[in-house]
Amino acid sequence: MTIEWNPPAATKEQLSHAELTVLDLSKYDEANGKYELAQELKTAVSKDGFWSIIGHGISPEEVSRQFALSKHFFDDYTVAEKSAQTVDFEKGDYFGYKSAGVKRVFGTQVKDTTEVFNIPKFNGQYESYYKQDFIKQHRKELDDFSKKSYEVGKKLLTLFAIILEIDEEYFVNNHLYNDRSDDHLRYMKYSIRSAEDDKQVENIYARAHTDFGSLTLLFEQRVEGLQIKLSDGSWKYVKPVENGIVCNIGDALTFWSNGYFKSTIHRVVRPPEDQVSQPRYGLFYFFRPGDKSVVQIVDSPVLRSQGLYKASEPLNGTEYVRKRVENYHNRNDYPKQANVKFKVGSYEVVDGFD
Ligand SMILES: O=C(O)CCC(=O)C(=O)O
Ligand SMILES: [Fe+2]
Repeated sequence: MTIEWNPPAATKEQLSHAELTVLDLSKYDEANGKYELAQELKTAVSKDGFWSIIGHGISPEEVSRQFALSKHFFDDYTVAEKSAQTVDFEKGDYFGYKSAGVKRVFGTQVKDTTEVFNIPKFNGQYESYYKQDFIKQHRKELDDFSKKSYEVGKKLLTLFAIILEIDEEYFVNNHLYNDRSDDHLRYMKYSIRSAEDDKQVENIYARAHTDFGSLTLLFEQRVEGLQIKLSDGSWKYVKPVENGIVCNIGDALTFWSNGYFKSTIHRVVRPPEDQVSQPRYGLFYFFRPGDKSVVQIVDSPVLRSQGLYKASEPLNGTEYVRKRVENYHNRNDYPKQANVKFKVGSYEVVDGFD
């Protein structure tokens, strides 16, 4: 069987895009490089919550190969094979496969179209999760790509600490590859849905949300549809950057920084007409605080000068993440809701946005 990837062609539609910072991460190891990068990243993390990186060291071939593997997994295996390990949202467990059509959207009869495959870290602690034959067949490549993605994010975690003028390793130490956490490499597929069905759910492919964890890496997505909500309330498309990775902050980093780092609201809408008749495959790496992570407002001179520092109750990373996943997914639908709040320890989580 050939495992191939033909990258989708760019849309010709004129979309209204957000103006996001593009960081060249190849500067990181130069003298002063990481301090310059931290300076460049500062506005992006405190305002947009999204930015892009190039020069990250993962080759276009490696990324294309992962898209090929993702397509191979979703399209060449049966649902039974893919379901050898499924996500268990009731326990807040996020690893494994979720099939399409298991949830209704916005109280309509229209079903969700997303297949998701969340692959845990290859640090020797998740052997029981690698049940799919696909993982057994391609383990070495998955392991390499997971670790390379982690190394890219690790640099960003260091930059966040530099921005806050705290111990440079602070966030890295809260996200070690060898520690247990719900970090995962994710393959995703949004299948084609009819225009009539899309209309019933207001053209929403993924409802407005903030990410649960600390940091998300979204590998180059040529099928547009991802939008972020700016502070003036407008929605703007996120432009794919050639060989780039779009990055965004998740809620946990917002808690650590008491709002200084923004977990920006985003959603996915029906792609432009010249891209809508193909499935939309996605490739991501999600960082999440884990068993040894202590989520607590960090004592930073920057936060103090902004009046954002206060003593806060420590929260265990895994405990927070599990509760969040359970709250979001453990139901039969993705409801339309705005400003629904729930509490984990002393942190208030807002779930559901317009
Ligand atoms: O598919 C995308 O472009 C974004 C997906 C997303 O926001 C998520 O899975 O958290
Ligand atoms: Fe997201």
